[in-house]
Amino acid sequence: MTKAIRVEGLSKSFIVKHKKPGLLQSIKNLFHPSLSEQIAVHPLDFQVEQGEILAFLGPNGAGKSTTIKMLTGILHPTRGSAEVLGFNPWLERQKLAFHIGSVFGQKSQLWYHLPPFDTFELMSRIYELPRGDYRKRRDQLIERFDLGKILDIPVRKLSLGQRMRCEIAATLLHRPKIVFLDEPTIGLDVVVKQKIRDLIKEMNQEEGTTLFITSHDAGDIEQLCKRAIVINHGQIILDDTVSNLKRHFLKHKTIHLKLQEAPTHFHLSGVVLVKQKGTGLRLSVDTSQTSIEQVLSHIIQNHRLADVTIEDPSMEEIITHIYEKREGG
Ligand SMILES: Nc1ncnc2c1ncn2[C@@H]1O[C@H](COP(=O)(O)OP(=O)(O)OP(=O)(O)O)[C@@H](O)[C@H]1O
Repeated sequence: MTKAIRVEGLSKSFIVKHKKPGLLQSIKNLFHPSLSEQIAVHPLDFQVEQGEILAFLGPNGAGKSTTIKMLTGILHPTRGSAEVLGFNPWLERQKLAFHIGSVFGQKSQLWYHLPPFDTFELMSRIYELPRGDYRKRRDQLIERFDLGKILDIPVRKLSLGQRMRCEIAATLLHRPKIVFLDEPTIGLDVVVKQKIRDLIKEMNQEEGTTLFITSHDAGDIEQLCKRAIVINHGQIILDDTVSNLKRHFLKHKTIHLKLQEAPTHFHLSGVVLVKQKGTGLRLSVDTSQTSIEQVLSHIIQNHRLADVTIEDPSMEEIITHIYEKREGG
């Protein structure tokens, strides 16, 4: 079976112009520009199976977008090769476009002043979909994504969650075999996030769509993906199953508590009291020892709770732990 994505030695450098401040420097720069090479992506090697859901992770500036741009044919690499569904993305970009889709949480592909219905019509023309097939697919997606009541409202008037449902539906109109999702749940509240994750999961299970997901949200990764590639400074530092990632690097969660009275002491195994200021407490929980549920029920039984928030480790913390574990063998 052909791989969905095959990447060998793929790298990208940018030539960056530097300019010192001042008019004289601007004129000098015009004739003798000061240039340097910036390596955004070092040679990468990886493969993605058809139907796989891959988390492609890394902190800001790690090289995720640059890699996606090369895989979708927007950027030519400096070196190396890639095959996406058997196509060379940058040499066969147009052909590839008929088989892939992309969703950017921070950038809409819907026409801002038009209702989603009109964008769907335009997309059907762009992808040259036969009218009968298009109508059938459109109606199926309208039902699945529950878009009936928002189809004729201009996109600018939709909530972020409504817009994301339309974005994903629009991407699926031409039945892409691979979908690149860049921060699909960014800015959404907990309930809408869950809805979007469920829809993404269904898209994979029912249509076998290969998904390439970047996200800073550990919940997206835990709930959606089986495998994760972590990159930092343009290099792969981890390629492993999400269950291993969870076991080794996502096991610490932070709980912020506001109690009604300041506690005199706090003790629970697997939980470290990181900071206490009056009635406010910050706890670090090792979820391999104690579940969040156990911690919360202990708190409710022994204290009067005013407020609680639970935080996943940041991408930066995960990266630090990966390096620490590597150095420790
Ligand atoms: N057009 C460009 N010209 C010069 N440098 C660039 C260009 N695009 C990206 N870079 C640099 O390449 C590196 C990788 O950037 P990239 O946008 O791929 O990171 P990212 O992992 O997607 O980050 P983020 O999570 O912030 O989107 C960064 O140092 C960035 O400054």
